[in-house]
Amino acid sequence: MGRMTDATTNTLALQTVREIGFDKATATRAQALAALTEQLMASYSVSDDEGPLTDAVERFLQAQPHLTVRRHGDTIVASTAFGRERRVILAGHLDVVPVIDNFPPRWLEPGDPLIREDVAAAFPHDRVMWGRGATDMKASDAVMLYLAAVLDDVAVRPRYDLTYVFYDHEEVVAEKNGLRKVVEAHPDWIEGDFAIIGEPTDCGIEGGCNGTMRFDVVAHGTAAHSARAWMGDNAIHKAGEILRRLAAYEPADVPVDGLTYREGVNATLISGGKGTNVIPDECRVHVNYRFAPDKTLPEAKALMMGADCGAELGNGEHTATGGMFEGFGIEMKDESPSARPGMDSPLAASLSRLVRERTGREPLAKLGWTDVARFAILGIPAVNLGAGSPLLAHKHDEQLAESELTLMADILGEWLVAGE
Ligand SMILES: N[C@@H](CCC[C@H](NC(=O)CCC(=O)O)C(=O)O)C(=O)O
Repeated sequence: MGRMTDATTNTLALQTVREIGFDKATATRAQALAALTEQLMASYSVSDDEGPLTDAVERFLQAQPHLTVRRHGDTIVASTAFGRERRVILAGHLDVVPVIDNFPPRWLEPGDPLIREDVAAAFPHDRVMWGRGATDMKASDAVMLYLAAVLDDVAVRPRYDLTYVFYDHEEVVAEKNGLRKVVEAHPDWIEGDFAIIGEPTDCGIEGGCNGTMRFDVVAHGTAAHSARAWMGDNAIHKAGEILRRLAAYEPADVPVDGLTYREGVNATLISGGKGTNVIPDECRVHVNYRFAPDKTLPEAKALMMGADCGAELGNGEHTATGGMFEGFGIEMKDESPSARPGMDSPLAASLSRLVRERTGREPLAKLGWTDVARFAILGIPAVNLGAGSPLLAHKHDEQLAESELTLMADILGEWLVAGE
C-alpha cells in the first residue's frame, strides 16, 4: 500500500539523525529554529518508524528543567506547572507519510531550481527546507520544541500553563493514533482550556476539520482461464461502474459556521487479479470520502453505502444498501469524525485576532482531518495553526520557506505571553 521495500526503509532509517537540540547560550532564535527543523526532518519517521525520533524528542524535553515529561508508547507529553489559571495544549505529530525520493532533506538557497515557483514568488529571499515532513508537520514540531525550551517562566513568563504533546501515528488508521492512545490510557495528561495543533496552515488559522472515512468498494466475479473467459465473470470490468460513479461525483463546497469546507470522494488505491491469464474474481477500489462538519459519521456513511449497511458477507464485508456505492461490497477500513470550526471560543477568537494583525489572514476551513476533532470530543476548543502550506502536504516536493518558522514562533510566542 505505497510503502517502500523493507531494504530501502532500513537504509533510510539508518541515515536518521538521533539527537536534537540547540545551544541556548549562543544560538539566535532563527538559528535554533533552523537547527531543530533540520534535525527533525533528517530523522526518518514514517508512521511505524517514529521510535528513534520520539527518543530524541524525549531527551530534548527532559533536558528542560521546567517541564515534567511523560511517555506512553511513542507519544511524549511535557507539561509546565507555573500555577496559571488556564492551560494551553500545543500538539504535533512526529510521523510523516512514506518518502518518495524526498529524504534526506536539504536546504535550498534562493534561485535553486528545486524551489517551487509559488514558494519562490511568496518568499523570494528565503532559504527553503525541502523534503518529507517540511510542511506536514516537522516545521511546526520544531517551533513547538523551541517554545517548550524558551517559555520557562524565568526568561519569558507565559500567560498560561502549557502542555506539549508530540505523538505518533497520526497519518494512518485511527486506532494507531498516539494521541488517541494517551487520551484513553491517561486522560489526566491531556487536560486544558484550549489546544493548538501545528498542522500546516501557512501560519493562518484553519478551523475545525473535514471528517474522513476510507473503505474498499468490492466488485466480485468468477475466476476462469482467460482463453475461456465465458466460463468466468470479470470483476475488474465490473469495477468500471465504481470508477464511473466516482468520476461523476462533483466536489461540494459546504459552508459551516462561516467557513467553507470542500468535500471529496476519491479512489486512492486499486487492486485486483491473480494472474496474467486468469479472469479476476475480485477487484477492490479503496475510496476516501472527506465530509464537511455539517455531517456526523453515520450521516456521511449513509451517503456512501446506505443507512443500514446490509448483511455481513464474511471477512467484514457488507453490501451497500443505498448511497453512492449501492449494490457493491463495502469493507470499512477507517473512520474519523469531522469537527465544527469553534471560532467563537474566546481563546480561538483572540488568537485569530492576533493572526489577522500579523498576517492579514482570515480563518479558513481545514480540509484534511486533524486531531482538533479529538479535542472537540474532549470538550477542549482547538484550532490548527502551523508553518508551511497545506497545499504542499504529502507532495513529492514538500518544502518550507525559512521565514515561516520565525513567523509561527513570533505569533505563538506573542500570544502565549500576552494572552487574550
Ligand atoms: N485516520 C486518518 C488520518 C488521516 C490524517 C491526515 N491528516 C492530514 O494530512 C492533515 C494535514 C492537513 O490537512 O493540514 C489526512 O487528512 O489524511 C486516515 O488514516 O485516513
